Amino acid sequence: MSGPSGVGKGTVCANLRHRMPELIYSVSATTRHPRQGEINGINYFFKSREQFQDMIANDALLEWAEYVGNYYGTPRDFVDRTLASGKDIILEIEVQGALKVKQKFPEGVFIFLMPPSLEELRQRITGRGTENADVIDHRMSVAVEEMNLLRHYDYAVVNDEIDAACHRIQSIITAEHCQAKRILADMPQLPAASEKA
Ligand SMILES: Nc1nc2c(ncn2[C@@H]2O[C@H](COP(=O)(O)OP(=O)(O)O)[C@@H](O)[C@H]2O)c(=O)[nH]1
Ligand SMILES: Nc1ncnc2c1ncn2[C@@H]1O[C@H](COP(=O)(O)OP(=O)(O)O)[C@@H](O)[C@H]1O
Repeated sequence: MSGPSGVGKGTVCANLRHRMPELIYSVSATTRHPRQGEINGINYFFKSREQFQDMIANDALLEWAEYVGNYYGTPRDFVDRTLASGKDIILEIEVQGALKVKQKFPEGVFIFLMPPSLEELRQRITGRGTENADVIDHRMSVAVEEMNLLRHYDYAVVNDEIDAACHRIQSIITAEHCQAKRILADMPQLPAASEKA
């Protein structure tokens, strides 16, 4: 899942945790400083630039990107282990990273969370009170670039109202699980049997 800063990704994911407790969430590494209330290992793994560069050098990241002056990346091991256990994992990452994940996992489901308007987006980032005015301006200009990449995503969900947006995402995930090709992929014998019939 991607979406501009302040659109409500964190809020939506927190709500989805209650609706779909079976989903697993990837915890990213970042060089950004923790916001008030953020906990290392829960919200992010907070790293120095040197530590982050070591993770890159050790190929410990599935993808990484620089966003508004900081590095963000997805630890590879946790994603691999979760997928190997047959569970679904949500990555809440920005667009450059999502495009890299799409190259590696084209079967992934790519959802872009949209704001109802740019004015509302600015109000949400400002209202959150976690970034200064310069950073908000920078994030708003990146937001427009991010929305220009919407065509690479499978779904666009407008976060007008939290419950409605979460319901749409839940419907997308449920529908994806019901895709015949996914069900057939888990039943390798079935296509051959039906072809003979
Ligand atoms: N590529 C990439 N982006 C990430 C990762 N983790 C978080 N991000 C993105 O980095 C951007 C900034 O995140 P953050 O500083 O927490 O700000 P927020 O989106 O306003 O809460 C957001 O678009 C996140 O989705 C990651 O592991 N990889
Ligand atoms: N649907 C919504 N309507 C109104 N405010 C929202 C909505 N979704 C999120 N918010 C608020 O917008 C701000 C940014 O949300 P947040 O989840 O931190 O965004 P993100 O993780 O995308 O940066 C928060 O103050 C949050 O309470």
